Amino acid sequence: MADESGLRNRSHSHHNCKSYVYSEGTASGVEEVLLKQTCVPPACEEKPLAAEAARPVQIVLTDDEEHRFELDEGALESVLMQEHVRDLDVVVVSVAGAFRKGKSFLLDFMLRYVYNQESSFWLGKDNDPLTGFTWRGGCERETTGIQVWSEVFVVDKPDGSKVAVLLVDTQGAFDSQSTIKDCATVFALSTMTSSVQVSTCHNNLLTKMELFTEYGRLAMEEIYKKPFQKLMFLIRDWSYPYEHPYGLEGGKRFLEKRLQVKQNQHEELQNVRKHIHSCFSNISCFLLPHPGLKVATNPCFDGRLRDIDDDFKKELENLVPLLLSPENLVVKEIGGAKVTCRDLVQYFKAYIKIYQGEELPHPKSMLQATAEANNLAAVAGAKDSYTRSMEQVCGGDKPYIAPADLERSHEELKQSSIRQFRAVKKMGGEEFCRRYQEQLESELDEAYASFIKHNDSKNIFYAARTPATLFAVMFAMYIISGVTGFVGLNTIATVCNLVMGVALISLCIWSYVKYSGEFRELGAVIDQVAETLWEQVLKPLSDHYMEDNIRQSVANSIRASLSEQVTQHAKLKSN
Ligand SMILES: Nc1nc2c(ncn2[C@@H]2O[C@H](COP(=O)(O)OP(=O)(O)OP(=O)(O)O)[C@@H](O)[C@H]2O)c(=O)[nH]1
Ligand SMILES: [Mg+2]
Repeated sequence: MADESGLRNRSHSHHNCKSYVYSEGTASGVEEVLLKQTCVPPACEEKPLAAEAARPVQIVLTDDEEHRFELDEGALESVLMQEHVRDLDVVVVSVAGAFRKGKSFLLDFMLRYVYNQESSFWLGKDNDPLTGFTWRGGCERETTGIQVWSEVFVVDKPDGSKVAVLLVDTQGAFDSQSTIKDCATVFALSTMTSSVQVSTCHNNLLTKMELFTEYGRLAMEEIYKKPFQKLMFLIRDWSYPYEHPYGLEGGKRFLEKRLQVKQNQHEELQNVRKHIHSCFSNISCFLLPHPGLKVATNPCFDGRLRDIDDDFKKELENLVPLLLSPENLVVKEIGGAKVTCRDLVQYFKAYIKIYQGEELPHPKSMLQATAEANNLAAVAGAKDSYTRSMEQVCGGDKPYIAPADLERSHEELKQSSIRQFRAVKKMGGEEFCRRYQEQLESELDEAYASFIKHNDSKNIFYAARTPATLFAVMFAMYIISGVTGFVGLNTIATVCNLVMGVALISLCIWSYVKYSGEFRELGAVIDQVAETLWEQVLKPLSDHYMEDNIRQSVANSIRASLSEQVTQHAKLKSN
């Protein structure tokens, strides 16, 4: 599939070839053929297997007319809830910034690094086209909404822990179709959900940042920990290496200058400068040279290294490990607690909600949403451990268990699940947290109810209730119709026969449904009627009969003892 996306990239280049001046006047027919040939690269055989199946997955969709964003929960879960990663702490590396600035292009080099990390030539071969997240030349935007790479990479950190690495590509800002709010929304979503945010920009570093510094300030009041982790400003096409050299060192000096607070600056920007350091644990800046004219202007350029300037490649080799080498990976933290892939799903859901309104949300509501997602994630985690343990007790492949034992397991596991929930560090305060604890409890009870049902269905006597009821009805009707027919009450006898017929037909249908699995609704109706009959008529009747029996036997014994006393009394008297 990576090949497929590769093809897509290539086809873009084709498209460019045709629409560009080359094909019209300047290039002759032969040249055009040649150009085309160079556009179609030889198939790359040495791709790692994993790369074959992986592809970009759209998780946030945009609607250009209505300027709305929507989360594709299914797609997000298909990536983050994969069995081998969902409980790992997640590192989210996201690239955001102005459109057409090579964000997807950069991410594709990151992919190369992750896939070929062991090799010292991870940058690839000179003639391999660059594939992965779709990128292309031209002036129209390419990436919309938010995309993630379908493969979540499991990396061993030097300290022995395993983390999951998610790569995120975002829609560029300032394109012609989207509003300022659209751009800010994508940027905000990316900032809130990532642990490593690469912000590609030219010179105006600090636009859009005030939203986060204010959020950060509010969050700090509550948790005393920096709300965001790593922010890297990536300055493209840096053309003043004589002032500040390329790379991290030059970037650092450039950034220091930019973040100086001066009296004549606008107050908002002053605030951003003052607070930005307290929001991110690590802020850096990297100056990247221009990749060369072939990259920028040749419509047939498909990402081959041989077309890229050496300076650029050299800096790229420094840049990517700064973000992705195992020792530099930064796990996503929210409210001071590490976030797993499973939690991240909850955060996405919570954040997308607040960004769906007409206006950009206030930092306060961002904080509120974070606290909410924080608690929801804890609920989801706790509930998951409950369900998993209950599956061990009474899952699909386990035999029927006595209801009392099931209840005991439920009580135990419920308590440990609540303990787990309470142990997670959460934002929003005690009162807020209690609300979610209640939600957890009711969700656990709901799950328990369905476990009971499941367990009951394994009991063959329970399953026999419907046919037993129907048989009982038929038997009763048979007797009544016999008796009433005998005494001459023919109408009643006919009605009883009719009911008996209906019960018989129901029994046949029920058996067929159970056997074939078709018309299950009909089967459910019959079960329902039988259940009602059982609960309302047969059970009370039998209880009543039992009670009657008991009462009678008690009365009998009393009567017996009385009569004994009377006879003894009479005997005594006669003596
Ligand atoms: N000038 C310049 N161009 C670059 C750089 N890196 C990549 N490009 C080129 O920029 C063009 C756009 O690349 P993309 O990766 O599609 O850009 P993007 O930022 O993802 O664009 P959108 O998805 O539309 O926001 C491609 O033709 C790249 O070759 C760079 O550092 N400087
Ligand atoms: Mg892009």
